Amino acid sequence: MFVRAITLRDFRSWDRMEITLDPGCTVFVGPNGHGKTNILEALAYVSTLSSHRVAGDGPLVRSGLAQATVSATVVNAGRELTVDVELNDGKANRARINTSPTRRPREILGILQTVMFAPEDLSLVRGDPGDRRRYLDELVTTRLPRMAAVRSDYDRVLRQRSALLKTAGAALRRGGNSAEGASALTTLDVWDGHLAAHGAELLCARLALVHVLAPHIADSYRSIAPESRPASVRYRSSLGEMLPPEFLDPARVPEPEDSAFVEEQFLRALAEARSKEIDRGVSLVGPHRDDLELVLGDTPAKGFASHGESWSFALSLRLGSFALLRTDGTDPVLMLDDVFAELDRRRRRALADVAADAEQVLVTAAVAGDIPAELRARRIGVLARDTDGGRVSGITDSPHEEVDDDGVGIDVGTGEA
Ligand SMILES: Nc1ncnc2c1ncn2[C@@H]1O[C@H](COP(=O)(O)OP(=O)(O)OP(=O)(O)O)[C@@H](O)[C@H]1O
Repeated sequence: MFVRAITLRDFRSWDRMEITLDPGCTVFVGPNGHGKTNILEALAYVSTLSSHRVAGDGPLVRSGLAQATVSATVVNAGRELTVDVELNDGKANRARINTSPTRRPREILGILQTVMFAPEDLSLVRGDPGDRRRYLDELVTTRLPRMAAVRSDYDRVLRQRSALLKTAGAALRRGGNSAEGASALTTLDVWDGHLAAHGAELLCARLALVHVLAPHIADSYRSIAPESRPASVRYRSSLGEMLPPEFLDPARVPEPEDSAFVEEQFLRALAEARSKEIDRGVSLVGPHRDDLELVLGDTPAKGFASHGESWSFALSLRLGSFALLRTDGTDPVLMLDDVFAELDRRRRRALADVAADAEQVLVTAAVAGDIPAELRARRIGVLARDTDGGRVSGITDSPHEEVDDDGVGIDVGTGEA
């Protein structure tokens, strides 16, 4: 698939922007902080309804304004769809597909599939489990858009159950056998049932993903860092011993009846954890406490991998996603945000090989010289200017001017290389 056109209104540093894009490689070139990443972030938002840089939508709306819009026209196997997303500060966001309003923004998920590799991805290896859970869940949702509803139901039940754990704890501390305490426990039973039902579905979707994704990650790592120890991934579940170890083995083929079994085990784990959960007032068991373990040889990557190995692993996670989505039948749009400067020659080449073969690649760079020669296709210059309303990004006319590390302008030629 490829993005044929993108329009931004009041998104981050862009007030109005409209460009058409082609399949193949497009490089956005411009000085640091002038708005290149904001373009990729806008497309990633249409793809995942979230940003890779911030948790909430607030910072995505141009400072001082209440609404931003992003429109993308996506061509997939000859079929064209235009998606509009309206981000509203303090109000619900809205979306349209070919100008028809959707009931919920999440109905647009799956229309634009993207895989973005960005400097922030180092946190996939070095950061908290939450970063890796998000990596898995976004890929689960890209492949199975209906899982967005399961994720949202799970999060809602989790919030309500965690609030209930706090009130139940307080009621039980006031009088262990009181009617109030008994009622809190009965209500908790009901929420346990909901948590286990949605949680089992989410957990099984993640396990099924890891089963098909793990070989692609291992292959990608091998091609990027053939001299290094082999990379592998393994899911770690907070259900602990309730799940037989082979269940978490990436090689195990998932079965249709897994979900019912996991739900049963989930309920048992919740029963076992209940007094601890009430004491602490938090939900201790479920997919929100799980992790994707990244392993090099026999050693966990987190805390042990070198800087170069960590970059290779992060890149393999993204290239693994790209390869998997491709086997599903569609090339996702590959977005590479300012990453070539971070990579050594071999990793640059491995990434360039994948990118050169992708249907559409969108790249950002402060210095065009950082982009491998085979990817230097169309260049679009990005330059911000200071206005009374603050800094505003704009597309520059060709020939594009590039600013090197010392702030010196260098002519980098016209649009087509
Ligand atoms: N909500 C917002 N409103 C207005 N401007 C914003 C907003 N959010 C970010 N910006 C501005 O956007 C600019 C950063 O844009 P972006 O991250 O796209 O830069 P970049 O060109 O990719 O830089 P680099 O090469 O350093 O990655 C900054 O000037 C920042 O102040």
